[in-house]
Amino acid sequence: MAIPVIELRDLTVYYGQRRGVEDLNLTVEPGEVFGFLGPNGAGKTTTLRVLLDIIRPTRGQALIFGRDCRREGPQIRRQVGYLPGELSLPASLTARQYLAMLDAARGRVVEAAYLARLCDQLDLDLDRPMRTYSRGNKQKVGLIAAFMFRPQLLILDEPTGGLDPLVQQMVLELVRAARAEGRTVFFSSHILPEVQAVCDRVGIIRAGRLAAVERVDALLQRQQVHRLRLRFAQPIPPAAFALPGVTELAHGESEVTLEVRENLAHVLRIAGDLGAIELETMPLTLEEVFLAYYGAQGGNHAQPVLA
Ligand SMILES: Nc1ncnc2c1ncn2[C@@H]1O[C@H](COP(=O)(O)OP(=O)(O)OP(=O)(O)O)[C@@H](O)[C@H]1O
Repeated sequence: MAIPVIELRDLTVYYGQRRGVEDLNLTVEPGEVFGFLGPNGAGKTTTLRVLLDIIRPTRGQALIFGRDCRREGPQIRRQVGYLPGELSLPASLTARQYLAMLDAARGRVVEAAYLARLCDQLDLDLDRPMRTYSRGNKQKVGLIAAFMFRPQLLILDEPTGGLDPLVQQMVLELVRAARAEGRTVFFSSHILPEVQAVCDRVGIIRAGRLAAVERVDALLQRQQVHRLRLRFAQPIPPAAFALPGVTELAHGESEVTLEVRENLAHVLRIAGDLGAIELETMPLTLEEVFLAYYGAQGGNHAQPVLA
């Protein structure tokens, strides 16, 4: 088996008494796009910083390409494109000067044509001092700095934060393109739809612990809630679908929208008996599927995972 691109082994970080992350175990395989999801304060940035050897584990270990991040930080960082959550850019330089400086530090490996394409895709003018940039433009510089070396691994901390929806889509395109070239992408986000759009797998972190790791397609298939809209040729009785596990979301004279957690066969039988003339199933988003599944597990998962 190929060496995992990322491996976390019982990774634990404490900031003094404060919990950063606890006992994270996770493997990311080559070529995967892995979404690291969780609400604010869950521990995403902490994990990413350990991977980049910006902070050190209290206990446990993080490995990239099979190498310990703590022992081989500088060598590993040369093969990783990193977009930090909080960028600090030299205000007096233009983006072009800044990117050239980063390139020089790595021995001038950036292809001019690729760099030009990235700037074009993200619609960024490189020739202004960065102090004049909006937050979104600064984020674009960070993204270009992460992608321009075409690294084998991209670690992106909330890459679409601060960007308008059109540019957010561009970023997701960049992630897809990286995957198409066989690169691995590990990105943190608290936005489920964007994870749903580009990720192969998703890890959910909550209060410093990994609550779940799932394939996105499997999670969507393991849908336990169905949303149905039924239309009838004639008016239907008000409580026709009053069954355990069935919630009426809307009830018109001859139309009803239901959320069905149990008794699906029973619902369909009633619909048949009442002479349904149309059945529409309405897809749930990953967020709804996720919350329906983990919300029903009780204990640790009883609360919605994403605030
Ligand atoms: N430098 C620090 N000193 C003390 N506590 C910290 C520090 N950095 C993070 N923490 C704490 O560690 C926990 C995890 O924070 P972290 O920033 O990793 O979460 P996050 O999931 O990235 O959240 P966000 O989406 O807000 O960036 C939080 O309780 C936070 O307060």
